[in-house]
Amino acid sequence: MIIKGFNTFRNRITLLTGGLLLSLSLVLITYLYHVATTRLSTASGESLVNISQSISTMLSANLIEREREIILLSKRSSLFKEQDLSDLQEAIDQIKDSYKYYAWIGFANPDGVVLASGNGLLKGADVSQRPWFINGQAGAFIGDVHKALLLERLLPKSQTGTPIRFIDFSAPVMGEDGELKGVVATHADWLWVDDVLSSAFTQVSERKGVDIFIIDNENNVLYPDNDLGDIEVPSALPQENQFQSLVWQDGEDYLTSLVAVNFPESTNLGWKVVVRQPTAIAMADVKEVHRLLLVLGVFSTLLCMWLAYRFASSLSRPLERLAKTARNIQQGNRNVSFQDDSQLKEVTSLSRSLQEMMSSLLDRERTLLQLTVTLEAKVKARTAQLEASNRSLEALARQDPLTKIFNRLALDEALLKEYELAREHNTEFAIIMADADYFKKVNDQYGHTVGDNVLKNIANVMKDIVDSAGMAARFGGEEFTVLLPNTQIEKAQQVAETLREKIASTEMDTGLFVTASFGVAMFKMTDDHYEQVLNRADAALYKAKDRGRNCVVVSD
Ligand SMILES: Nc1nc2c(ncn2[C@@H]2O[C@H](COP(=O)(O)OP(=O)(O)OP(=O)(O)O)[C@@H](O)[C@H]2O)c(=O)[nH]1
Repeated sequence: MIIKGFNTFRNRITLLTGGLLLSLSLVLITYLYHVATTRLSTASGESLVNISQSISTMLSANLIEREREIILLSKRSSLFKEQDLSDLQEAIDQIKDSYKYYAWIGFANPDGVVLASGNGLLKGADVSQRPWFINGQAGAFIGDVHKALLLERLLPKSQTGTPIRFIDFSAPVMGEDGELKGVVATHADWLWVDDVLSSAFTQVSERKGVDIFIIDNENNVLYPDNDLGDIEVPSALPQENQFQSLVWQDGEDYLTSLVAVNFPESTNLGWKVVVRQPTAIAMADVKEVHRLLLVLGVFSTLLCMWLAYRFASSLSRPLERLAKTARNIQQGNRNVSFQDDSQLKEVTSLSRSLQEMMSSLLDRERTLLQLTVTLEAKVKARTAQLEASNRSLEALARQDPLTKIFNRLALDEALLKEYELAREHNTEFAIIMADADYFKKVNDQYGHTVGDNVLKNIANVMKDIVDSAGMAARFGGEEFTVLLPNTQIEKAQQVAETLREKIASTEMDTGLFVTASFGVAMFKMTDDHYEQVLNRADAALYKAKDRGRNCVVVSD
């Protein structure tokens, strides 16, 4: 089934070209969507990796620096004499003053007894069981983060109230003879990590929702302090220098990166810097690009359809113009022509063909019109001729050929009409029957031609006398009839007398006079047929003959 409105050239071209353009733009937009999504996601993840790497680098540099300081102190300590520890004490004080996060610096002899320390803290204390002393005898050592034990009571409380934690750096002090003279150590306050990270935080402060964690080799959170013990990192963390989207303890999805901290060669504590950012924020740029692509998609759709419509219109408009012209011509408008201004060769050709066809058809139409007019005129003239012929034929059919007055047929028709009129409207009419007297003798004596002339003259007399008062007709042979409508008996008798006198006094042929006898009868309402009136008039005529002729007898 064809959808209504789809079966136009313009709409089909629009849908076809629009569909093609739209498909192309959708493919392009889908490609851009995937490329943008991949690249922006990668960029967000790599940005987190970069932050992790920069923090890792700073931490690593700081650890190396602290280790270098303790090694330098150990070398310098080898010069002191056990009897005089003033040089060592001076060196310890200098180092402690050089770095504010050194909570404690001290020197313990091979027995683990503290001989010298900053501010004299723990002087004389036995540290032989502390990991930094045990490990520090063999070489440079970095001890993992731990709570303060002996120093907890000796140092001022932290402002945040969290327990003081240290990271230990220690190194052996060797004499010139290669014998162990003791171990030097520093306890750096873990707060130094805040200092290390502050610069990194400054850089990432614009990145909303970014959290930084430092975890040990068992994935315990070392930093931040405030969240110690509260936050756990996901068990499946990204690979080294990688990022991935992970669901954390709070059920939120975070883009998470992981970078290992480079430790000095002496000790690798296996720390890692983990940076996370809520995926919703990290992917905000991606969403923005998606929104832009959506707008671009809508815009390109509208543009494609508009371009397609313009293209389809440019194709269909010339055809629609031709169709409109054809409709105009069909409706009778002859003052139009098929325009020939299209740039399409096929349309131009069609337009010319239609124009030529129209000219040819109009020529034929004009010819046909002229023929029709001529034919109509001929038919009209012929019809008029026929009507005239019919009229004269009708007249001839009702005319007596000899006397040229009405014949029996005309008399019968007139009588019938008058009879019906009289019956319907109670009117009167009279009939006069006339018959030439001794007419056989005329024929016999003068010949038929004279006889005919006599009959013609009698007819003329009757026609002249009756005139408009009625109708004179030849009844047959030498017998005549007069019909007098609306005439009373007296008047009818008077007309009969006038006729008798005029006939008798008229010279019918040279020296020839004839007479005629008359019978007069009136219509009666009791008559069933007009012939009854004729019969009565005829009967009266016979009476006139019997009475000697040349007289008028009126019927009862
Ligand atoms: N010349 C001529 N004669 C006719 C015509 N029609 C009839 N006749 C003649 O009219 C005559 C009529 O004669 P009849 O019927 O005997 O009557 P009549 O001689 O007139 O005698 P009455 O009527 O008794 O007076 C006949 O001789 C007919 O031949 C006609 O058209 N022309």
